[in-house]
Parts: sequence; C-alpha cells; structure tokens
Amino acid sequence: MMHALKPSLLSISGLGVRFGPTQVVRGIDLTIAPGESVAVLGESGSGKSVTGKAVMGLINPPGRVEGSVRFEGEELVGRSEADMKAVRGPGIAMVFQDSLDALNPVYSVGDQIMEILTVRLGWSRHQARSEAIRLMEQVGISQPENRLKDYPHQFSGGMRQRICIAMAIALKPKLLIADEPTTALDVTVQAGILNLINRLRADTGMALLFVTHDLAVARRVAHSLIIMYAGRIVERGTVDDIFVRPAHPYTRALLASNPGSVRHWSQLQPISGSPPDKAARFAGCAFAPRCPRAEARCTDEAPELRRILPNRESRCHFAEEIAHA
Ligand SMILES: Nc1ncnc2c1ncn2[C@@H]1O[C@H](COP(=O)(O)OP(=O)(O)OP(=O)(O)O)[C@@H](O)[C@H]1O
Repeated sequence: MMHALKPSLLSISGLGVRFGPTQVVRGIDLTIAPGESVAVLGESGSGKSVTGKAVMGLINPPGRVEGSVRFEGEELVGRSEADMKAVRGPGIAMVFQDSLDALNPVYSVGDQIMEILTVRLGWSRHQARSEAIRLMEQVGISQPENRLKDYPHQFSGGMRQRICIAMAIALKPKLLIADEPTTALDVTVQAGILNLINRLRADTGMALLFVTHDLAVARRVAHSLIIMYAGRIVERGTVDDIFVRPAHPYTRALLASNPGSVRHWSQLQPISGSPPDKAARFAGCAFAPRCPRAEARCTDEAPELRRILPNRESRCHFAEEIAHA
C-alpha cells in the first residue's frame, strides 16, 4: 500500500507461465518502484526463476507467458526479441547463479565488458577500456588494469560473479534482476557480493528484484518480500511483516525450518511432505496438503469436510484471503 503513491518502475499483473499443459506460474501481481528492492522467496521449483525470466522476455517456446508486465509504462509481454534486446541492458539487466555459464571462456573479461560498450553504445575501444576498468573497480576487483586480459577461469567464483555484475550494470539498468547470485558461493564470499549489490543499488538508484530460496539472504537485500509456493504468491509484506508477523502457514513453516531464524538447532522444524506435482491443479491453497492449519480446520472445525471434499487443498482458501487482503 505504501508504494501506491510512488510511480512504479515495474508493474506485473496476472502473470502466468505455462510449458505445454503445465502452468508453472500463475496470477503473479507485483510492482517495484524506482530504487526499491524486492526479494522473491520460495523453495526450489516454486517458480521464482521463471517469473524473473518472464520479465526479461527469456521464456522461449514452447513456454508461454500470459498476463501483463509493464516496464516504465510499456507492455513487455508479446514484444519481439529485437524490442526486448533493446530493453535488456539499459532497462532491465539480469545476473544469474552460475557465472561460469554467463561468461564466455574464450574471451578475456576485459573484452567481454568492453564489447557491451562498443556494440551497444558505439564507443571506441579506448573509451570502452577506461570504462571497463572503472566498472571492475566499482565491483571490487583490485588492480583492474592488470586483469583486463585475464580469462574467466583465472578468477575465483566470487570474482567471476563480480565481473558478471559489472557487465550487468555496464549500461546503467533501472532494474537489476538477480537470480540466486550467491547460491554457488561460500558464506564469506556471499556476504561480500550481497554488500556489493546493496551498495550499487544505493549508489546508482537502480531497483532490485532478488530471487532466492534463502531467508537470511533475502533479509539482507530486500525492503519487501514476496513468498511463492507452487507457482503462486502466498504472502507479501515488508521484511518486518514477514519475519515478525508471518501470516500464511507456509511462511511460518519456512521460518521455522530456517537455521537463521531459530535460537537453537533443536527448534528447527522441517516442512513435512514435498511441494505438489507441477501438473496438479488447485481450487484453493496449494500448501494445504502440508499445512497444519488446514489439518486443524479439517479435523477440529469441520470434520465432515473430510468426507465431502476428498482433496484437502480445496478446503483451505487461506492463501487467497491473504494474497488479496
Ligand atoms: N523450460 C522449461 N520447460 C518446462 N518446465 C520448466 C522449464 N523451466 C522451468 N520449468 C518448471 O517450472 C517450475 C518452476 O521452475 P523455477 O526454475 O522457476 O523454480 P525456482 O523456484 O526458481 O526453483 P530453483 O531455485 O530450483 O531454480 C519447475 O517445476 C520447473 O521444472
């Protein structure tokens, strides 16, 4: 509600993604204001990456995107690849989990950064070289002028991720989508990358959509959180709302199962069961089959429902109540 007064940079409504008959993401509504940082949180397979890719126009056939993604007021869904290429870079940029996949092993990192500037902005190699050095410095690579000619394999994982971030911000995007950018890194390196992303966001004013399965990471980078389960948003709120007053049973279960949010390991409570099969269809909340609240409702409040409605998920509409509150 707080953000309704600010003009939104990104406005997603009714976003759905399907691969053939399988709907993997549905009904996503989300706005991001300039400079705002939103984390999308959820277990593996909940649809976080697919959502980020849909925003970037990276869902390829046979995948299909439904709904609306507006960036600076312009509709992106249904735009041609040529149009999307123009948006990617100066508009929206993306950093992925695996920097080894994102970098070309046969070109030096300097050439890869410089190419963005020469091809996209028409700069001379000389201009591009000094900007590449500045970018490498900005992302914390020491003595960058000596490292321009080095190849990706000559850098550590954390340093490669810094180079990917330098490439992503080279065209000064207004929105950075970071998809698990620290998951492949060890904890101390991870902290350095998160600090870097926070600092860049503060310095440049770019907005951030940060995809992660890690609550502690989300807490470090985000103003607000979106919790996804089985392709849908089940809860959203500020970092305090979610950590202090989680409302949805799935969010509570996620917090109780996270080592960073309990005092002692003995308090950890794994979420029993596993996420639903992606081909499953739900009338109500997809978490109901694993949900203690749905169980309580069913056994205590309305035992007769068990007989009438054999599919437990169709009995709990708590997710919709919260998502639309
Ligand atoms: N190209 C594709 N074709 C078919 N199904 C796909 C494709 N890409 C993703 N999916 C499916 O979409 C669902 C959501 O995937 P997604 O990668 O968004 O999950 P995630 O929440 O980001 O999880 P993870 O953290 O493991 O990446 C998964 O069930 C996945 O198998």
